[in-house]
Parts: sequence; structure tokens; C-alpha cells
Amino acid sequence: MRNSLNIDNKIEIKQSELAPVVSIKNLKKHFISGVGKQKLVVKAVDGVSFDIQSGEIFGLVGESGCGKTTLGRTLIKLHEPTDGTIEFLGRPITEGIQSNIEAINEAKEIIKSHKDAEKKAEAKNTIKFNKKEIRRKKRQNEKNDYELTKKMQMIFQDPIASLDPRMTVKEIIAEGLRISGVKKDDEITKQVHEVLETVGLVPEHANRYPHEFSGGQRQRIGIGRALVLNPTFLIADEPISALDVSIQAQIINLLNDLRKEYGITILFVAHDLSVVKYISDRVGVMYFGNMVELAPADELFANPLHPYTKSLLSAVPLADPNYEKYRKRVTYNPQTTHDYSEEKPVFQEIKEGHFILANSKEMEEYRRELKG
Ligand SMILES: Nc1ncnc2c1ncn2[C@@H]1O[C@H](COP(=O)(O)OP(=O)(O)OP(=O)(O)O)[C@@H](O)[C@H]1O
Repeated sequence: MRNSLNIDNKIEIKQSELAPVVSIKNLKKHFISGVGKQKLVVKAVDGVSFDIQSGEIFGLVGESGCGKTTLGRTLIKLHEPTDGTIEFLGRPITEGIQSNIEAINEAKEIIKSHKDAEKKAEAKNTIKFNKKEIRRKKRQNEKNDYELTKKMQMIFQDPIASLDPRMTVKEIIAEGLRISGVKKDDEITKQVHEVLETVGLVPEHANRYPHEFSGGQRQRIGIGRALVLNPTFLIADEPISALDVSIQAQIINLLNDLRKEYGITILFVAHDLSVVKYISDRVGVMYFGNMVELAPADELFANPLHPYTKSLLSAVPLADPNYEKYRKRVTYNPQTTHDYSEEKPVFQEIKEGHFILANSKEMEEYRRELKG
């Protein structure tokens, strides 16, 4: 069955077949600019935890500036995290040190202000331990586990900006192969031709330059460049937003085929929900550095609970004039919507597989909403 966007339906993945490919725990990425009174901290990602399961397409949505791109870039080690851990295929690939720095600072305060000798000794141990941890994490983060990171590739939003105009398609796609040690030209040509066919182009395209292609074809080249390294996991950062609507569905179908045929796990980043609806198995909604809701796609669309998710959904147009006539945009203002003065919210499960950022009072309300 096909839907109005002409996008192939999702494949069924049994829960039992799932294992996390990526595991993110309390991830923070803060950008600091300026010094002293001019110092500005942008909490682009501020304590996000979730897993991406093997073979799934995980949709990550939220409006511009909510931290989606920063999250993707931190995953692929383009940014060093401020705090938290990222595990890829069961191995920690990058860890932030902010919590260790904070533990050291607290311990220093104790040494300064406490008289109790035992407390001071404890604090000294804390400092020693956390300094050791910082050294270990730094060493590990620097160690570029090439074989592992090769398995994680990124597809960018703007295919023209991400493809070198002076290189032929073959050179663009072959670059990663050469870096990874493939030397024989006939082997490289063979792999480039194969990958071109996989992404819906033809071997004759190999000797042309990016400007000779349409936007959709360029995005196929970008996907080919990622694919040639046999990745396990693809981060697709707004891969269709720069494309004509008429070819968006083709690229979505291509990504879906890659998942079906090669079992590639995909993080699909987009700013609106209508795009991720058809392709994602699960969807995470981000608002200003935090994950506010996460659920299987069908569940999120059937039972959106967080007011921000509702606001995003109310912005999704449907091809139904009747619906469009009465569609009301819901606005979201966190200051007036939540009262977190007495109890802070935590990200918690409200129904199997459905997570929401809420405090206990809100949880009660959301539970009532789910029942009603
Ligand atoms: N290198 C950087 N230095 C300082 N601030 C940054 C940097 N990169 C991103 N930011 C800030 O972090 C916040 C999150 O940006 P990010 O690009 O991750 O959001 P986004 O949701 O991907 O938005 P968009 O959809 O527009 O790409 C923004 O306030 C942005 O200005």
C-alpha cells in the first residue's frame, strides 16, 4: 500500500530483533563564547538520553536551533561533548568531562571550608579519581577508532555545498575508499560503479562533475559517498529540505531501501513532523536542547502528549481542504505551560515505549489524557 506521498510503507521490525546501535546517555554540548561578563553559554544539547536500535529509522524533529544538528555532529565526533556518553555498537566512542570538573570543584570547596579531616581525605580522593577519569576520557576521545567511526557516516542537507565542485563523481565517492586503504584503481572503479547503481545513478555518471547533476541526483552522490564505506549507521541531517518537493519522496524511498536491503540504521533529522511520519519507526521531539517526547511514530501521531509536540503537529498541513479550513495552530510557550518551580521534569516512560519530559503532576494529567 502506498500513501499520498508515494513513499513505501515501513517494514515491520520485531522488538526482539532490536539491539542498540547507538546509546546516548545524558549528552550535553554547550558552546561557550566570550569571557567574563560577556561570557555566553549556548546549551545546544542539554542532557539527552536515548538509544537508536539496530535497523530502525529514528526521526529527530524540532524547530531550527533546537540542537538537532549539534546532536548529530557530536555523534559523529565533529564536536567534543561537554558531558555524557555516546556508545556505538556497544563501545564508548566519546565522553564529556563536565561532571568530573564539577565533582573536582565541589571537592575543592569541601577542602577549603570543612574542618573534618575525614571529609577532607574523602574530597582529596574524589579529586584524584576525577582527574584520572578526565585523563582516561581525553585519551579515549583522541584515539580515533578509525574502523569503528568508518561505520558511521553522515549525509548533509545541502548536496551542492558538501560536494567539491572540482572533483569528479568517481573521485568524490572514491575518497573514503582511498583513505581506508583501497589502492587498486580497478577495484575502486568497480566499487564506485556498484555504489552508483545502488543509489539510482549509472556508471557513466562517474566521470562527470557535481554541477552537471540535478539537486536530487547530487543528494544521491552524497549518499553514495557515505555508502561506499559500508556504514552500519547513517546520520541524515535534513537530507531532503534543500530539494524540490517532487524529488523528496525519491530520496526518502532510497534511504528506506538502504535500510531494508542492507539493514542500515538511520538517524533522520528534520524540522517538521510530516517528513518523518512516513519513514520513521520511532520519533524523538527536541525543544531547546532537550528531548521532550519520544515514541513509536504511529503512537506519537495518535497520542501526542507534550504541548510542544502538539504545537508541531498542528503545523503539519494535510491534503484535506476540510481539515485545512479548520486547522488551528497551537502555540507553545514553556513559561506559561509548565510550572517547574517546585518539581523539575524528568524524561520518563508513560506507556510502553512512549517517553515524555514531565514532573509527577504533569504525568498524572498525561495519564488521564491517555485514558480518556
Ligand atoms: N559552533 C557553534 N558555536 C556556537 N554556537 C553554536 C554552534 N553550533 C550551533 N550553535 C548554537 O547551538 C544551538 C543549536 O543549533 P543547531 O544547529 O544544533 O540547531 P538545529 O536544531 O539543528 O537548527 P537548524 O535546523 O537550523 O540546523 C543554536 O542556538 C546555535 O546557534
